[in-house]
Amino acid sequence: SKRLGVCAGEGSAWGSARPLMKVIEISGHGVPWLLGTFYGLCQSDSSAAREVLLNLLFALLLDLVLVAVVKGLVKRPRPTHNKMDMFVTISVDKYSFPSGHATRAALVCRFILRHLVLAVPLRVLVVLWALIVSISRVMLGRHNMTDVLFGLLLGYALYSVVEHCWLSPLSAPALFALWSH
Ligand SMILES: CC(C)=CCC/C(C)=C/COP(=O)(O)O
Repeated sequence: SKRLGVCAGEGSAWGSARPLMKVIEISGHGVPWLLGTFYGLCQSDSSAAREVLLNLLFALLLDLVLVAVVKGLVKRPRPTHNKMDMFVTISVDKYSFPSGHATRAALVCRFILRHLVLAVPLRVLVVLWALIVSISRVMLGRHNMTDVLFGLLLGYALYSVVEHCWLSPLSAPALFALWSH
């Protein structure tokens, strides 16, 4: 993984691509996803959209908690060549296993493909985005390959849990009453 960390610093082989990699990093960060979903939830006036967004919010929160628990249990340090200059982190983010960006990318990718009606080119773009976010974790030197691979698997599996526990006005009426205008 150290050899693949080609954007780990400005002086690295692909150091000039580091700013772009950091933009990609933010596109998979929890804060914009949580704020964007919450904003969409407050703005939406269709009950179908509210149901999807509420479940996306639930999925994102579940993902944050699960990744924090696994990071806290495994306590694998980040690669030594990583520069800890990430946008908004919490205490367990000093640990590396699994990659939270990779779990979120896989989870959000499956969620979007299942719940948004998109043309094929856009569906391909969503998958590419998830792959690029994941690969960029190793290129930035944030993670080892195994952190990212396990993260992708965890995010993929977590989506199935979210689908299984799907929140609806019937299963969680109080939650939906909060958001009905
Ligand atoms: C503070 C919030 C809401 C989210 C933290 C997002 C974050 C920094 C995750 C770490 O990702 P990696 O494990 O891929 O580095």
